[in-house]
Amino acid sequence: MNADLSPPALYVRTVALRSDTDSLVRHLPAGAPLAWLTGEDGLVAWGRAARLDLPGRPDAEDPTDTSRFTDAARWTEALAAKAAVEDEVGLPGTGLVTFGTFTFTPSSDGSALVVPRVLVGRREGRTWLTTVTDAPGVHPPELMYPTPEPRPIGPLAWSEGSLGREEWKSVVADTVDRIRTSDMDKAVLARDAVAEADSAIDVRTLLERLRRRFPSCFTFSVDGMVGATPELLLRLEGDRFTSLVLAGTRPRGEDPASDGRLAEDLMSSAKDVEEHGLAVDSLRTALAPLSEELSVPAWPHLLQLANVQHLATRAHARLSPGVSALDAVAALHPTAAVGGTPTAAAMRLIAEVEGMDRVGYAGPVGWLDGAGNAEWGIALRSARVEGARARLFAGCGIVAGSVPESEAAETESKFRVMREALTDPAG
Ligand SMILES: C=C(O[C@H]1C=CC=C(C(=O)O)[C@@H]1O)C(=O)O
Repeated sequence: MNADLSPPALYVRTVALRSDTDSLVRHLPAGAPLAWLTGEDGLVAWGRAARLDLPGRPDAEDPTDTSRFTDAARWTEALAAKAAVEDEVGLPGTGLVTFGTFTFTPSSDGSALVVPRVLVGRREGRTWLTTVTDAPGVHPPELMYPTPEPRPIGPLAWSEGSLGREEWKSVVADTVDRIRTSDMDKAVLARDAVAEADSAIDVRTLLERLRRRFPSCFTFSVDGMVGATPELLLRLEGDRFTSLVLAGTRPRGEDPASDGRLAEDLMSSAKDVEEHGLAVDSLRTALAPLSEELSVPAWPHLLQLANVQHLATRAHARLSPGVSALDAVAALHPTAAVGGTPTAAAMRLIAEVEGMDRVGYAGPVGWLDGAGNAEWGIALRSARVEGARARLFAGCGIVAGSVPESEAAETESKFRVMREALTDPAG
């Protein structure tokens, strides 16, 4: 059934705040925070002025169906058309801001858009406050919510996810065989793991740990999806489009020499360069009809994070007139960094063999504003947090040359992002 696509009329006001260097997370009350953070900058928000839930379509025949994105685009356009906005700052992320999380497949429930009541943003030394109300000239009560210290997570009980390690490795081995004997080139297979705490997990604690440990990543929290992704599906500022494509991974070394050897091995690995190339090709093919001046470097560069290193390609373009951020999200998702090549065949294989619902994992997560600026990441290095439970996800690109044991080890390096964020420091 189609969601109700008629949004409310909102009054939005953005004012400049005196800048400080405190973590933005300090502004968040407990509860269900919204966040998009890179280092010291970003957006934190709370309360709900409007919300759109986009139910899954279990009968969707086409695994690349984009109706959840087109429904979301119609809703955000109607929302912006109805909103009365006073914005004295005028930067990307000021005025009317909507956060969103989209499921990996069209059949899953869990895609949602949320317009917060209160937002605090910071960009390059400028800080602002946005409030959203149903009537002019009033403050939302959420502005005065208390902001107690983030709570530790406490002891955790860990359990395996839908498939055990050995079962998952045999699924990888079967997939390698299928790739070798079919015209499929790549499929990205993921696993899950579950952590149970004694009491509700304070998402602010996770956000603060993630943003400190991964300052170059996008630390996010939207409607239960929490993580720190290095992969930028798109940034749109005016008509300027940027994307950071990642695929091809090694762990970080124990010391500089072994780290350097792992980096060299990655940069010269035919298997990883092929896996990366397929992800870049999927972006290029999807973006070409929507853009002008598309520029994609011929060779990937190395991106080093605290837990892993990746092959990375930064693409730039100018989006054609009339193409919105959500149009681009719809066209780009799923790239071959999270789906595979050819896309539809890989999506069918994933649904058949993974044995789990990815929900928002590997789906687009991010925000857009009323002026058309946006940042959307791919929800990797993430978990779905519900009360005291966190379900962690990690995946890897499987190609003809993949070795199941190495792929299982790679998922463990990727799980570390959320495992460490959930683990309180000793003592
Ligand atoms: C699917 C994931 O990573 C993707 C992004 C970067 C590198 C990847 C890889 O080397 O397999 C994956 O394509 C994940 O982190 O769960």
